Amino acid sequence: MRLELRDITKRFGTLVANNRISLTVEPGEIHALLGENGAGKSTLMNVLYGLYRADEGEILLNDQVQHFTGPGDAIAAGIGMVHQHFMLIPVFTVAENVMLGNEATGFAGSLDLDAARKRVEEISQQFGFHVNPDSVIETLPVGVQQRVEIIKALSRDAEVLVFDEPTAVLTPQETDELMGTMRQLKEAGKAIVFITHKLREVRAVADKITVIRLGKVVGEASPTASNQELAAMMVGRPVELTVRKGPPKLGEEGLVVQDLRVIDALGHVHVDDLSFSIKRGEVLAVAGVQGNGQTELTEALLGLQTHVTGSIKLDGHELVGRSVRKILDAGVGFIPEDRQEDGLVGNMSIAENLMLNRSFGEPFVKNGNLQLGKLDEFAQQKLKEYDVRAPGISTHADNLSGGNQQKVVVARELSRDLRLLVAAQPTRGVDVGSIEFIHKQIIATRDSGVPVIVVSTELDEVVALADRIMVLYRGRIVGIVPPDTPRDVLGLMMTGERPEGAVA
Ligand SMILES: Nc1ncnc2c1ncn2[C@@H]1O[C@H](COP(=O)(O)OP(=O)(O)OP(=O)(O)O)[C@@H](O)[C@H]1O
Repeated sequence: MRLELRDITKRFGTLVANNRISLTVEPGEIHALLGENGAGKSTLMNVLYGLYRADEGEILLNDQVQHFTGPGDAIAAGIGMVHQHFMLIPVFTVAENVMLGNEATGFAGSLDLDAARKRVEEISQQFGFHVNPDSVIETLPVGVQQRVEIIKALSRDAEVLVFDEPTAVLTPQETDELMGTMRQLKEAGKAIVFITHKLREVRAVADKITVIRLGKVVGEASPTASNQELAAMMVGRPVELTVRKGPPKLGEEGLVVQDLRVIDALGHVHVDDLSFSIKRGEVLAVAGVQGNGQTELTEALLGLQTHVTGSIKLDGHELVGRSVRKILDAGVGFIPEDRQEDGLVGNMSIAENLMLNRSFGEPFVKNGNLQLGKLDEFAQQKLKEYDVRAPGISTHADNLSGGNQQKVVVARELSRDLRLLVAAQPTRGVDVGSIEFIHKQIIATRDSGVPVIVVSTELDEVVALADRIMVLYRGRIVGIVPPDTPRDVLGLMMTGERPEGAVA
């Protein structure tokens, strides 16, 4: 099916999120949509999916104008969305999820579990997905859960498939598999829209690239364009894609972790006897496939885990057993993995969000009174410095694009007086221009003499920022190695193998 978006305009108040955007995707084509944070990509896809009504413009499928009043209409017309945050019910099986997904539109025999099971098997076989219809979603790795999302869309006969930053939560191997799946779907004649910030992926699979900036199409690029060219087109200026950093000026040991163990309420061990230290002025980057204890480690550092034994000393002071409030007050900056859950309060303004995590609102609260002028001035400055694209400082965090939300969290944490920075996936969903900026800020924090721990599933990021790399596997340290360790060795370590010479 051929998709055409014609002169789509969508406004939020005075903000023009989409300004006469036109785009055509042919069957059997992967069309990448590139754009910096807040460029308007998700808004455009929400219009296509019937979640937003365009103020102007038309959606055409095989040259027929469509009038969607909600996602149900879009799905019935053959549009499928593969969301970044999966819309699956974790305790249900694959077939049950597929059956529920079809409840609204109904393929023959909807609410018929056997039919759903058969459909999963058919699709799974056609595309070599290896998905068992009776597996319970929460027991499946993230990459397989995503395949279930794709199966769900295909079971509703989707001919146009939209992938909105689909690799953000995937491991490098899962990402490669997804690229393969996208090529197969293309061979099967599907029209595919692919939204991502990762230039390597665009160049690997896209047939066509459209770049949007500030709500407008700024041009088309060829998949043979270099990363540099694509990056410059996205953000409208040359971008440094490599992190520049001098050798670390190491001070005393700032963070010393000894025999750290974190278990959950069910007794599962997530962090198993970890011992390591980070000097002042040093970045220790933690590499590993998601789910190998990284989340629990960062949460333990912040006092967010309950069953913790061992010791975490910051400048000689014990943090284990202290409250989150006390740990923040001790100067621990935290960029959490899930910004929506742990980083921001959605229905609070940017300015209010920038004030969080400070002891008694310092320095914006004096004698119990909020100094609004001071806060506003600070917020304006951060908005500008971090290039947060928003109508203003009173915009609610919920109404920011994903990348801009991340910038607000980073701006807040790095502007506090820090003695340790814990950064988990600091640039997830952030565009190349802002990655450059955030990386510079993290290095500046290190160079100011703060110990930094960065957790990232992006090997490129780990290698770029690290003074040392610590690889975790099943909650244990596989090794601590220098940043020039070859990628394939790091990849192997991420599966639990220890190369010769690695410090355990
Ligand atoms: N519901 C909303 N209300 C008000 N403004 C919104 C709303 N949704 C999006 N915006 C604004 O519209 C603009 C486009 O946002 P959109 O989410 O489409 O960007 P994006 O290109 O998908 O960015 P990212 O790469 O960061 O996800 C942004 O300035 C955003 O703040």
